[in-house]
Parts: sequence; C-alpha cells; structure tokens
Amino acid sequence: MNGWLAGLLAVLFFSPLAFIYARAFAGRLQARAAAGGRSVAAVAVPKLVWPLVLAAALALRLSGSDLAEWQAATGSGTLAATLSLVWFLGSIAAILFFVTIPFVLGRILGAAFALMGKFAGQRDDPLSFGARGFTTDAGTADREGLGRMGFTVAIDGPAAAGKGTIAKRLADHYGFAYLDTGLLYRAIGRVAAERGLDLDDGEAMGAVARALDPAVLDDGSLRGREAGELASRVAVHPAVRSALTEFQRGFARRPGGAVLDGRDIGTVICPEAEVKIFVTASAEVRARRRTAELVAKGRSVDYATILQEVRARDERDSGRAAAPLKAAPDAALLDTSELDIEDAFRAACRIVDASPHHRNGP
Ligand SMILES: Nc1ncnc2c1ncn2[C@@H]1O[C@H](COP(=O)(O)OP(=O)(O)O)[C@@H](O)[C@H]1O
Ligand SMILES: Nc1ccn([C@H]2C[C@H](O)[C@@H](COP(=O)(O)OP(=O)(O)O)O2)c(=O)n1
Repeated sequence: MNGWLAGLLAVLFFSPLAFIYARAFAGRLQARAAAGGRSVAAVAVPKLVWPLVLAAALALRLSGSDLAEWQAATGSGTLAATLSLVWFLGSIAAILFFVTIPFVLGRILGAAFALMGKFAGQRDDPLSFGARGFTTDAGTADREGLGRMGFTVAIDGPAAAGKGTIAKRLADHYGFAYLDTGLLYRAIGRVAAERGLDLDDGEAMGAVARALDPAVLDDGSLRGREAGELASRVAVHPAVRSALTEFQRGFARRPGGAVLDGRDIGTVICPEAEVKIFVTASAEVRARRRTAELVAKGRSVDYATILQEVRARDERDSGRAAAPLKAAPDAALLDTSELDIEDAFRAACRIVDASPHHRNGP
C-alpha cells in the first residue's frame, strides 16, 4: 500500500484515542498557565518538542530509506551520529507504534486546543463529557492541597442575575473547578418534596441535607423553576445551611482554584475568598432573562408571573435570618443590567485579574 495512504489510515484509526488524550492535556496546559500566570503558548510549546522529534524519527524510519545513504549524504560526523540516534528513536517508535501515534497526535492536538482556549475546564478526567465540578472529590482537596493553596472566586447575587453564566465562563477561562451551590439546595428541596416532608420543618430538612448524595446533582431537571422555589424555601433553615458548609468549603479550597456561585459564598462560606463578585441586575431585566430562558426550553410562561416570582424570591433570600443574600463589604459589584454576556464576562475577568492574589494582577 502507498505509504502516505497507510499513514493517513493510521492517523484516522488513532484519532479518537488521541482526541480524548488531547482534551485532558489541553485542560492541564491551561490550568498550569493560569496557576503560573504565564501564557498558554509559553506552557504548550515546550511540550511539543518530544512529539515532534518522535514524529520526524518515525517518518524517517518508515520512509524506507537507507541509514547509510543518509549518513553518506550528510558528510559530517556529528550529523551522521545524530542521524543514527534519530534512526534508533524512529525504530523504537515504530515498534511501540500503538503508543507513539496516539501520544504524538494527542499532544499536538492538545496544544492546538489549548492555544485556541478549548477544554480549559477539562481536568484529570479524560472520559468525562458531562457536568464538571459537581462531584464529591472536594473532601480530598485539603489532603491533596497540603502546601498548595487554592484560589477561590466567590460569586453571589439574586436569581437570574447571570451568576452561573459568569461563573462557568470564569472557571473555563482560568481552568478552575466550578460549583453551582444553588444545586445543593435545589436537590434538598426536591428530595424533601418527593418524600412529602414539611419544607418548613427545619430539623427534618437538616436531616435530608446531611444525607444528601451529591450524585443527584447531575439531574438536569434540578435547574427548573419548581426546584428553584423549593430550594429557596429549604434554604432558610440554619440546619440545612450548616450541613452544606463543609462540603462547599472543601470544594472552594481545592488545589488548582475554584469558582462557587450562590447567595452566601463571599459572606459565610468563603469570607477569605481571593475574589468576591456580587452580580446583580434590575428585577425587570432578570425576569426578562428568565422568561426568555424558559420560553426557549418550550415552557409557556408569562413575564408578569416570572417578575412576581423573582421579586418574591429576592425577598425570601434577602429577608431570612440565616445567611441572607447580601454583598460582602469587600465584594466587587457587577451590575449586568446593561451588559450582554460577553461584556459581563470580560468585566468579571478584569475583577479577577485586578486581584492582588492573582499573578496577573497589579
Ligand atoms: N449579561 C447577560 N445578558 C443577557 N442574558 C444573560 C446575561 N447573563 C445571563 N443571561 C441569561 O440569563 C439567564 C439566567 O442566567 P444565569 O447565569 O442562570 O443566572 P443565575 O445563575 O444568576 O440564576 C440565562 O438564560 C442566561 O443565558
Ligand atoms: N448559596 C446558596 C445558593 C442558593 N440558595 C438558595 C436561594 C435560591 O433562591 C435557591 C436557588 O438558587 P439558584 O442559585 O440555583 O437559583 P437561581 O439560578 O439564581 O434562580 O437556593 C442559597 O440560599 N444559598
């Protein structure tokens, strides 16, 4: 078979494996760049040296040419010796063909993804394609993190202000893990309602919170409107809030950085967070966004009802005694009423970059 065709087939054959490796590699490169305050290119380029040497050696070895001919053509001792070394490497790479090709392809693809800013949130879990950052490895953070401090971005604000949108973008951009803490309260509200429990019974809700299995957080329907209402009701109980505190703090201090969004992250959960942002917008703008979001999901809702719900939720979340919604005194205020998603994200990046704790900061 024609050598070029064989090469093309090999690349096609190995591309799925190389892609999986490339995603994880791109995530690691970006996390390293963010942690070290360096550009992605500065981190990625040195990682390409070996794959490129191996690719050249393999191509030379598989070209079918004769080493003696090549050496004779060089006419210099050093070049001839280098050629022998490359030839040797090429032979090893050819023997370990099934290891070499995915490694070479994966690294080159991974560096390209990293330079394009793709898969920044992908960490050491190459086969995960789902939601990220909701898993329970937060408990191991402190053990693993000995000697290496985390970097916490705390995002608080009222419903539909754009907290989650900004938090996810920041996590991807800086290679941090992300926790949507609202999901914890939503899951407790859902479980309690399913079991027919009294949502106003603080002790019973506390027991549900203590027994919460974080695996339920992956349920996409938790993000719906009904779960939001249930969440706001169970969130008033101190027993519920204290049951969730340790999990959230563990997550926040995980090595490599974390972004958490909620209502009390900057005030109660992480008063020591390196960056605190209070994201807000007028009730009317938030109700318009939530209405558009629900209509896009095929729900028939009207703006006036949603506006009423948003106001009621604001009142309950801000008026409760336990960890009410409010901005930490040292939080940066980000009003997104007049900003589109891109502008809001850029404004949040400027806040993070300006933090004296961030290496890119002043
Ligand atoms: N700056 C913005 N401009 C327009 N729409 C936005 C903006 N930020 C968020 N959204 C949209 O508003 C809705 C609520 O945003 P989300 O991030 O879920 O808010 P929160 O987490 O504060 O409840 C989503 O549909 C989102 O796409
Ligand atoms: N850290 C948190 C997160 C959410 N809550 C409560 C209060 C909120 O009304 C509900 C739902 O929060 P969530 O952030 O998921 O809701 P929105 O997306 O902002 O509408 O949970 C809380 O009390 N503390």
